[in-house]
Formats: sequence, structure tokens, C-alpha cells
Amino acid sequence: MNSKLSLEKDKIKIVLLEGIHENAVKMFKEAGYSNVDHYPAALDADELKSAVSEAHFLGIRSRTKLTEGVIDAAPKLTSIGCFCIGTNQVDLTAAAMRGIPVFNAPYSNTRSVAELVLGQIIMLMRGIPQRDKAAHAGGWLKNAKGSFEARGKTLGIIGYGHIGTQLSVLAESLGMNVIYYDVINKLAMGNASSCSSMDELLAKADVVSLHVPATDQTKNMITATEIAKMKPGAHLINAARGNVIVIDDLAAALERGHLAGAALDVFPVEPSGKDDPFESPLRGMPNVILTPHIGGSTQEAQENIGIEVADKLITYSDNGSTLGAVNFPEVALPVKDRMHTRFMHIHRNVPGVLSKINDVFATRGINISGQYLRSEGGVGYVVVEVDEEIKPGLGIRKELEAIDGTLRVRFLF
Ligand SMILES: NC(=O)c1ccc[n+]([C@@H]2O[C@H](COP(=O)([O-])OP(=O)(O)OC[C@H]3O[C@@H](n4cnc5c(N)ncnc54)[C@H](O)[C@@H]3O)[C@@H](O)[C@H]2O)c1
Ligand SMILES: O=C(O)CC[C@@H](O)C(=O)O
Repeated sequence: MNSKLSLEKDKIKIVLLEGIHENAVKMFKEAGYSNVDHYPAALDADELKSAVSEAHFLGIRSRTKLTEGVIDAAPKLTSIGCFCIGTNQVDLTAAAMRGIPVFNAPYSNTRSVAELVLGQIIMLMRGIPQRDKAAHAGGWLKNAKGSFEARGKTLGIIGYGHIGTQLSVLAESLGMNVIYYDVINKLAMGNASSCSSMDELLAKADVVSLHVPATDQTKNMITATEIAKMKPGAHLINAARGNVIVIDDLAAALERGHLAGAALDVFPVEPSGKDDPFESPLRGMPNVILTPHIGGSTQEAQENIGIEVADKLITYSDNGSTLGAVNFPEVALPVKDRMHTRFMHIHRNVPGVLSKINDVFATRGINISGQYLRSEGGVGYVVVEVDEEIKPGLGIRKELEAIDGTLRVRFLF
């Protein structure tokens, strides 16, 4: 490695927050990245800015909000890993426009969420939350009132993606009829059938479970209007994202008795740090299961996520590959040969940048042996490979950085 031009691995600071699994730390260390700060929980705003100030790579889960301000407090930040599925906690555009790819783990915790929801369906249909609370308080609600088998009932799944489809299969094994609604055409699992509208699903389902991502379209998707379309006595489950349901409207429907129960794992406002109490109008309602955003929090999921996301960050650091990035042009690069030098140029996606990059090498008589280019949205990513050893002092970095529209330049030796 040419240490004058490229940072030694042990100088690269990795900051992992929110109790990311030890597997991730192990992966980094095995790959030669020994400078890892591993925090067991989320940090408050000031602690966060201080922790990220020297970070080259940052790992978070859903609690850490990476706003533009936080990203600006991390001038060395090269890449972000969301050790979860959701990436809505990160200002993805702000990251992209600073040349920072963001990675996540799109599959590793999906089974855990589907299993939790399956359990919640049975608990809600048997009226367990209220019986459990009564027994803890010395009561004894031994009756069959409002208790039903799941067998033969209809589960309506909104968002038939990785989690929705797994839940579909598990629920059918219980003998449930499964219907689903998705904005794109999805192949039905088993005997499930699709609904042509969300209204159709709401009118037919005994239990509705939400599995959509956080987008502008899914924000406040379930309001008093949609709840009124649900069957009287139905149940609602949300393990997707908190702002998909207008929580006051749900609380009102539960108070009125229009809905028999609900299970919520995600909330419009979730505690941001250790001293921040959980507040919700649903607190204290006997027929509501409240869980602290633990749908994906199993040993199996966290172990796998630790490996998956650490691997993506290491690959980006070692090779420049951006396969799997959620906000960035995806370029799959071969493992870097020790004999090659790789230059990565991240820029605003405007015409003419490529020829200016090539000129930097041509004017120095340096032959380009490989080139990769991809642009997406507002960002272009060009990787240039040369066969020869590049000596410091040629002014290549300075000239690449001076190209109009440059967001970031990285070298790998
Ligand atoms: N509670 C937790 O701990 C936990 C864990 C993992 C994921 N999640 C959340 O669950 C969400 C879903 O995860 P996934 O892996 O199934 O995602 P996915 O991308 O595989 O599936 C989402 C599905 O929703 C559909 N969709 C999008 N907008 C829609 C709309 N307006 N109406 C109907 N369908 C719509 C998509 O077409 C897709 O099929 C994630 O985005 C994440 O926010 C929560
Ligand atoms: O682990 C977390 O904090 C988030 C879990 C889940 O919401 C996800 O997006 O994967």
C-alpha cells in the first residue's frame, strides 16, 4: 500500500452504534480494520455528533437519525451501514450528495418479523393481552368472550414483499385464509389471493397486518377513514413503520370498540435515547400489544445482519464496490489486484465529467487499464484502474477534486 496516498486500515475509524452484533466487529477486525468504536445503545444528539466527527464508516440501526446536520458533523464519513432493513432514518439524498453510499440488510430479519406477527395474530384473536393484564393485577378473566381460533379467519396483508409473503405462508399453515394488497403485481404464495384495492382488503379481513416501507405514499395510509372500512371487531397490526397509521385515529377506534385489538411494534415517535420515555395514546389500553420496535431483534437476525452489512462496508472500503447501495449508483467491481491502482470519482451527474477525468490521466501519459461508470439520480460514479504504481506528488488527486461537480475522490493502492 502507498501510505502517503491511501489511509492505512488501522487509521480508518469505524463507529458502530445501537448494540450492533459483535459479529460485525469481528468481521472488521478480521479484514484488518482494528479501529472500531462499538457503542451498546443509541446516542443523544450531542454525543452522536462527537462520536461521528472522526468516523470513516458508521453503522446504525433504526434509532439514530442521520440528518444532514449530523452527516455534516462527520467530514471524513465514507459510507453508512444501516444494520436493518429500513433506511428512512438517514437523509439519503444528503448522504449521496456528499459522495456517501448507504447500505442495509434487506432480508436478514424478515423471518423474525413474520414470526412475531404470527404470534400477535393468535394473541389478539384469543384476547390474551387483556387476560394477561388482568391476571397480573390479580384478576381471572376465564371466559371465551371475544376469543376466536385463527383457523378459518381471514388475514389481510398490506405490502406483499419479503415479510408479507413469509407471513402469508406461515398464516396459511395455521389454516388462515390470506388475502393481500400491493401496489405492484405480486405472485401469490400458496392459496393466498390478491385484492384489487386496499378497500377490498379492509372490508374482508379479520386481521389486517401492514408490511409496507416508509414512503410519501405510505405516510398516514391508515386513518379514521380506512379504519371505518374494516370489519367491526377486526384487529390491526403494524410492524412496518410508525407513521403509516394515524395513531390518534387508531386509539379512537379502539376506544369506540370498532376494533377489537391492535399490536404495534413501531410508532410515529419512538424514544430517541436511554432517558427518553415512550409516550403514546395507546399506553394503558388493555387490548393493545405494545412492543419496542423489536420485530427484527432476534439473535439469528442480528448475527446475520452484523455479517451482511459489515461485509458490504468492507467491500466498499477495500474495492469500491457499491452493490446493494440504496442511494448510490451500483457498481460491482472485481477484487482489487495488488498491482493496480484504483481511483474512484464521485460527482454530480452532469455531462462532461468523464472526459475531464480521462484527461487527468492522458495528460500524464498514464494508461487506463479498466474503467467502470454508472450514474443514478443526481450522482455519477466513475472508477478508473491503472496498471502502474502511482507516485505521490503527481497532483492527480488535486486535479480530480478540481473537476466541476466533484463530490468526493477516493484512491485505492
Ligand atoms: N418492526 C421491525 O423491526 C421491522 C423489521 C424489518 C422491517 N420492518 C419494516 O417492514 C417494511 C417491509 O419490509 P419488507 O422486507 O417486507 O420490504 P419489501 O420491500 O420486501 O416489501 C414491501 C412491499 O410493500 C409494497 N408497497 C410499497 N408501497 C405500498 C403501498 N403504498 N401500498 C401497498 N403496498 C406497498 C412494495 O411493493 C413491496 O412489495 C420495511 O420497509 C421496514 O420499514 C420493520
Ligand atoms: O433493528 C432496528 O433497529 C430496525 C429493525 C427494522 O425496523 C428494520 O428496518 O430492519
